Amino acid sequence: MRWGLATRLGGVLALVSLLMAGMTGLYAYQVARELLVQAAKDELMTATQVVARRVSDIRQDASRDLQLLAHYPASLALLQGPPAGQAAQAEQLATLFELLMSANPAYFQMRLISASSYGLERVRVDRDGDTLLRVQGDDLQEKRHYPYVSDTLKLPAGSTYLSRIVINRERGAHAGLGQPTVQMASPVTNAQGRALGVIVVNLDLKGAFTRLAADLPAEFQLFLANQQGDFLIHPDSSKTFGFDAGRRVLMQDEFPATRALVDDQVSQVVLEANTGTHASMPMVAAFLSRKVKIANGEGKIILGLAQPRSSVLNRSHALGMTILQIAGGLALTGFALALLLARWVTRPLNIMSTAVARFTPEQPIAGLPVHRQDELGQLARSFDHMQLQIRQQFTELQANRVELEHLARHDVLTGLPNRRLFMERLENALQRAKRTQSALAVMFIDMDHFKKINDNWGHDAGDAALQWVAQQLQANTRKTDTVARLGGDEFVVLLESPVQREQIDSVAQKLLDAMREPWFYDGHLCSIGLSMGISVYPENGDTADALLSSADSAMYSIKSASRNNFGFAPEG
Ligand SMILES: Nc1nc2c(ncn2[C@@H]2O[C@H](COP(=O)(O)OP(=O)(O)OP(=O)(O)O)[C@@H](O)[C@H]2O)c(=O)[nH]1
Repeated sequence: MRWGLATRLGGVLALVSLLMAGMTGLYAYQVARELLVQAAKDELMTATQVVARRVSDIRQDASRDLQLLAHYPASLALLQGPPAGQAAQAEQLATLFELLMSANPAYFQMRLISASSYGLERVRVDRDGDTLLRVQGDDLQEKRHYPYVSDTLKLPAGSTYLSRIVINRERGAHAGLGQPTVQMASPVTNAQGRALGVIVVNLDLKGAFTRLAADLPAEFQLFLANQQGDFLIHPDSSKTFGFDAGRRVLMQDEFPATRALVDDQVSQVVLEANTGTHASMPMVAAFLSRKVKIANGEGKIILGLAQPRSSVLNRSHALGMTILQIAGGLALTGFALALLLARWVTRPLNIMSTAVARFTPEQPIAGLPVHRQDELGQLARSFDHMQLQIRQQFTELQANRVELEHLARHDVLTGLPNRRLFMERLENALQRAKRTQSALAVMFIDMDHFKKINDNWGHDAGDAALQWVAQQLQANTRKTDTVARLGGDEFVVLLESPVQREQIDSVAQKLLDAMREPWFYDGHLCSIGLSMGISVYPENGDTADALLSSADSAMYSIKSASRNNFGFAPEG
């Protein structure tokens, strides 16, 4: 297979464009993926901040409700007097509890607990499944020993107690039993500022976070940890409240980057988890810590949202396909452009190549792009110039060849055919004569006393005499006859188809007569005589050499006998 310049150039350019488009596409794809992951981290952090704000809102709402209830007249009335005869106030407060719990699904339980009677629950409403349950009579329990009661009673009016996040293990807690919860409480004080009891709200932590998570995209996972990093909420519930079961399941073990949060070095962190349990499914996550005032000091919760990296990068697949299509399109465009460019470059080259291949001196190269102003135009002009020179030289060579050919067959001095051409013509004439059974005659002519002319008037006079004799011989023979100079002062005449010997005589005589015409050289009259020997085919031989030799012999016979005369070779 022959790879043309266009194919190779097109191939190289297409490869380069494919490589460049591919590399650009790959780079864009990788950058896009990194941007997507970064955007996901930012989005997760924003969502985590929103969740943290909503958690804070829930706490503040509960705090407001507690203040409202602590100042509700029925609350104080219930705590000041004996239980008997307070059914109406209890009913009022319970109804209020129920209204608030209906409005706020995060409330597990609401209670009014007396400071006296070992912290006896005076009014209590529990959430039990989908219903609200009023707990009364003997089911009311003494709670004085719980910190949310004892500690709250020590607080000034208007304060709110916030417990640590714990698993609710209080007996008969209905829906809240065994669930992570936070107790919030406010003291109910009399006019003297003495706390007579507390209003307590148990917050359903898991439910609250489940509702918060419901507003987030499905692939988001929610994490909550305490200030030590113990998981309180985790998609895998077996990892929560490990300390409650005598083991620690720590956030910083699963997400090492969150150690900085536990150690209070930073307040928020975004991370990628791809080791340990996340080795098979790497995650992108955002965590933040929030300080909260809790009983006995300050605490901290750590909130986090995570999503699988694959779900983030899913979006990049479509982008990848688009980039692939763009890269493919660019590569194809590059290929097409490369082919066009290659054709644009090689077309004039092909035109020139074809034109040059067809070049002959007779047919000049046409269609060369000589008007182009680029390198190809320069090349075309060089070709054009070259062909001009070649044609000139060829014409000269041709002329030289014609001249050489003429010289090879003609006598330079007289312009007559030389011995070589004469012999060729004699051979041809013989063949024709043999075919047509016709006759021919060869006249061998030698000038008489030619040497004297040279000797008397010089070599130029001899040359002029030779030329004059040649003219006279030609002038007195037919065009079809051949007059040649064999050399020196020897001439031959070939007479084709002489019908009879008389006709040959007549020509011979005519030639002798022609020599009698006066010829002057340098003002001197010179007389020239000829001795002629004549051979005839077929009588004197059937070859050129034989006929010439016979004629030569006949000429010598004449020369020795008489000169300025002619005679026929004897028939042999
Ligand atoms: N000027 C001139 N002389 C030539 C040329 N070729 C031969 N010759 C001379 O021609 C002469 C030929 O002499 P010959 O034919 O032997 O003698 P001739 O004087 O003709 O005597 P005969 O033939 O016996 O009559 C010589 O002197 C040659 O030098 C030529 O081309 N030019």
